[in-house]
Amino acid sequence: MVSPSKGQKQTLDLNCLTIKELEKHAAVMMDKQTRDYYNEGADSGSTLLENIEAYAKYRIRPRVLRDISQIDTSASIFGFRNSLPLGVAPTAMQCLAHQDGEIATARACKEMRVIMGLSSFATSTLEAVAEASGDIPNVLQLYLFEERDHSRKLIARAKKAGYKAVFLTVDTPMLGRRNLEIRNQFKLPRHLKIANFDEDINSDASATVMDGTGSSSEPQGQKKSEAASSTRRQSSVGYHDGEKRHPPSGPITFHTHAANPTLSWERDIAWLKKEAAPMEVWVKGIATAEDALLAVHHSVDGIVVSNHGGRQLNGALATLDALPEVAAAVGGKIPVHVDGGVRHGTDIFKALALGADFVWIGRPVLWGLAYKGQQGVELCLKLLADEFRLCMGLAGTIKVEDINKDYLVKVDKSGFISRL
Ligand SMILES: Cc1cc2nc3c(=O)[nH]c(=O)nc-3n(C[C@H](O)[C@H](O)[C@H](O)COP(=O)(O)O)c2cc1C
Ligand SMILES: CCCCC(=O)C(=O)O
Repeated sequence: MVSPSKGQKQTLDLNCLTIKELEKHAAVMMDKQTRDYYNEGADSGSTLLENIEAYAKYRIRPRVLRDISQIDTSASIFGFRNSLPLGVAPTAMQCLAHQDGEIATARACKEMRVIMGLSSFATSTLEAVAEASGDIPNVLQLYLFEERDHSRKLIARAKKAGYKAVFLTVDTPMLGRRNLEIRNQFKLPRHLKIANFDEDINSDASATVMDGTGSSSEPQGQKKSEAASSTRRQSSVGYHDGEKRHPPSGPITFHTHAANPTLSWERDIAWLKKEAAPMEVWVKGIATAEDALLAVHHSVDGIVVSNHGGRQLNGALATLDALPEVAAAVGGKIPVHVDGGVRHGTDIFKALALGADFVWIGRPVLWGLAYKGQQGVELCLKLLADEFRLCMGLAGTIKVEDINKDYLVKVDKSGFISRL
């Protein structure tokens, strides 16, 4: 039995000893619309699957007789000693999973000493999340809107609430095609709200239903000026069906506003750096060495190698496969993080060995939330923390900084093993 790490009060749940089991428990707790929205990837879902399977291509070379009695799993981020090199990735609309939503996640993160990313499309306000996080530094994920005023206000509020960084999501210039979401006509229930936009803008968010053709149903009582501004937008960023462009309608919803096809390195990164200072500006959704070099060139503070959990470009490289070229290109100039497919403590170890400084998890936290709210998120984090600690010890490492590629081999399809 793994002994609990210092300061972690969670005890084991004998019905749920792995993230796989957590996924199964969560599946029966969620309604179909939520389960499909959370779990699916874009198109056939092959990138989502490959994100997970990529970890199995690597095996660990354990070292022995090294006195591993004092293992330190912690990692530094924004000057904070995080209990392990892992954070909770921003995921939208957590109140779909549990009534306490992002607040429950924040409380669990505080308990487990783990940093949290908050989605632009959260169902709790960023101020309430900051308060629930206590001394844990938080990150606000940004979808930078074409109407800069909305983004400007959000950034100002994050600064005031003490957020340490903004993560600009750069893999969403258009929305990926999630077929179950379209088929289910995904709709935020009326009792929930996209919480971080002005009341008047937000008031009809719950009424938007996607019809899978890029248009959405007309919310009642919509203001004319908003309709005009979003008409321009949605004509280019809804779900796409070939060449057809559809007139948009409605207030700020993730279907209408997450995607921004106009974003560019030259104009937007400089704007954001100026606007967000003194918060750090990171880019989330880098998948190539070329873009990693551009990120360094444009003086961003950090990179998250991500394909949005396989929800955007299906057919894109698994993030673990993209990581080595990004880490090599960056060469330690700025931190390189990775997300996508992390489901076990050994996955954290492998990602670090391949050059990541830190990993983030998306769906496992949503499953924890659906299973048992705050307690379920704590359980999720505890399982990964215990597995990671055990992996470090059995591999012969006591410090996160010591994990490197010498601890891994790669196994190809024919079973051929190569050193890295
Ligand atoms: C239901 C769901 C909602 C998400 N919402 C956002 C979001 O609002 N902003 C964002 O940048 N990424 C979002 N993501 C992507 C995650 O931040 C992260 O990149 C991804 O979940 C990592 O993959 P994993 O789920 O395999 O751990 C979302 C992912 C899921 C599953
Ligand atoms: C891109 C739309 C906003 C929510 C999100 O990021 C997701 O569902 O993956």
